[in-house]
Amino acid sequence: MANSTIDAASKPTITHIIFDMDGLILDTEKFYTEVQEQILARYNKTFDWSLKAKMMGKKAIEAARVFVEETGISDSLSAEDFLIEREAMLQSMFPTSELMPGAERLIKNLHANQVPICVATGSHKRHFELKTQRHGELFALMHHIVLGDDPEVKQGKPSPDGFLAAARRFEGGPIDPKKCLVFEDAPSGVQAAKNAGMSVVMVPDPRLDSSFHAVADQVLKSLMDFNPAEWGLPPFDSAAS
Ligand SMILES: O=P(O)(O)OC[C@H](O)CO
Ligand SMILES: [Mg+2]
Repeated sequence: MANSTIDAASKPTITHIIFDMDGLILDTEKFYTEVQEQILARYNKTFDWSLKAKMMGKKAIEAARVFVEETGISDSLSAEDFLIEREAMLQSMFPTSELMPGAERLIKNLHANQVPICVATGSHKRHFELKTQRHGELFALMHHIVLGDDPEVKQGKPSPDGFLAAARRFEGGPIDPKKCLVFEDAPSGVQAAKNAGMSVVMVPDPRLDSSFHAVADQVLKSLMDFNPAEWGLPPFDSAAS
């Protein structure tokens, strides 16, 4: 059940943390939204958050298929051509990516307290590099990074592939999924974490329908609201700063 606070006694012991990237560490979902709004406007259609919810977190080609099919434009624009067009617009936006509130504080605190952390994103390598250009120091704190085009990620979220690959690659892995806590913003990502047998804190965009909150173990408005003690994790302290 999704709660803003959590009963510490009812939770598994968490030893490892897996972060989603887009919309969770980085404020990049807005770029996809903006570009998709522009493309749909050409067809006199509106991009809304029910469609956004179906696309976010997925691998690029999987999200592209959803986009052209759900909007009924697949006869005019193929998923492949949509991606080519979207790509040209996103290229210049990604290097300006900014951190989501609370992401840096949480990542630095976990790292400073020797809690193993990693990233599992639907983003492929080229996009990952553009998005993280200004944030190399923070991402260097990750033990490893699983990308959407990783050979072990056969299917994108909600498949558990990315999160299970992430659990395998920690020191001493594979780590028991029950000991892993995932941070996610997207419905597909939250479902992927549950499909992997992991606990998940959801930090959704406020425009996302609240019916998507139910699958998560905890729902927060911002990473700033995360209380590590509720998950048996080290409190925010001087070690991080
Ligand atoms: O949210 P992520 O990091 O899995 O990325 C997924 C896509 O690249 C954007 O929705
Ligand atoms: Mg995301």
